[in-house]
Amino acid sequence: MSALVGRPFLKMNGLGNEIVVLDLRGSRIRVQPEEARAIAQAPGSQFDQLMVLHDPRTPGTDAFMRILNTDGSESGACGNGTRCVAWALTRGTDRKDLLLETKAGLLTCRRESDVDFTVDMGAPRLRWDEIPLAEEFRDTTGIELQVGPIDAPVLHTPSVVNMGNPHAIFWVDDVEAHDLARVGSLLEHHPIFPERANISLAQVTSPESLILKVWERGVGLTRACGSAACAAAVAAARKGLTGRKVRVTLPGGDLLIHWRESDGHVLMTGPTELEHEGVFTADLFAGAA
Ligand SMILES: N[C@@H](CCC[C@H](N)C(=O)O)C(=O)O
Repeated sequence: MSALVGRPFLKMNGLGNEIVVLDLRGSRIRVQPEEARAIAQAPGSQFDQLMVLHDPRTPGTDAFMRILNTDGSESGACGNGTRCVAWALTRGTDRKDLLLETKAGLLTCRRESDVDFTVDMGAPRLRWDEIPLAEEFRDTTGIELQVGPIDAPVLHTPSVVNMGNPHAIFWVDDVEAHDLARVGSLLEHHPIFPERANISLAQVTSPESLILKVWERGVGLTRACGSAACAAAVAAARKGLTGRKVRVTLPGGDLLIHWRESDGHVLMTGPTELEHEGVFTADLFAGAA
């Protein structure tokens, strides 16, 4: 029987990005990919990301977070999920600040209101081998990659950014004019991305605003992706399309992103919502394989 049976969880969302928070601190349980897939499919616990909390690895941090996608794969970053975790860990306390850790590094979180949090997502990594890409590109503000006929590509020359996870951002005039669901998987699995990639379409609407649609690695189309919003804001500023403070509008709502000049860190501010609390039951894992 799965060690997760009887464990409580929180079903939350960050701007419509479906998040389940599972606190395993104080135990030695490690969620297996097939368990994550079973949880993702069960009514009441569907998620885009499962945020699993473990005991801190670094002194002074509040928890170590493992981030699992619906296909059971693991990521180093999830902006919307990190805000949800910050909500869960500060609930019922007067704490404002938290320090969390993922396999990609440390994240500081600050409570702005009952439901709004700012996460310091750290500094973006911009070199081709940090994304990572399968071959060298000196200029990661636009790499050679296209969808459609060679002489009239529909999508082309994406910017690439690593925000603790790999992102490719295609610049378009109108995000609604493209069917991201049709090309998302193809681009996510393109051989140029040895660790796959999160794929975004970005439309610049002013020097302070972007519209974004995201196909998430290991998930598919989602209503929001915090790390993609950070990656797109960084890429837009690098290309001179916007300043360093932008409002990013996703299907689920808006995130405020600030690529801070002083230390190069990216700050993301947005809401969280608790949908319900639940407990994992044995039948949920019956077919897990
Ligand atoms: N929804 C997340 C990003 C999730 C991780 C991604 N699917 C990956 O595999 O890198 C966010 O809000 O950042």
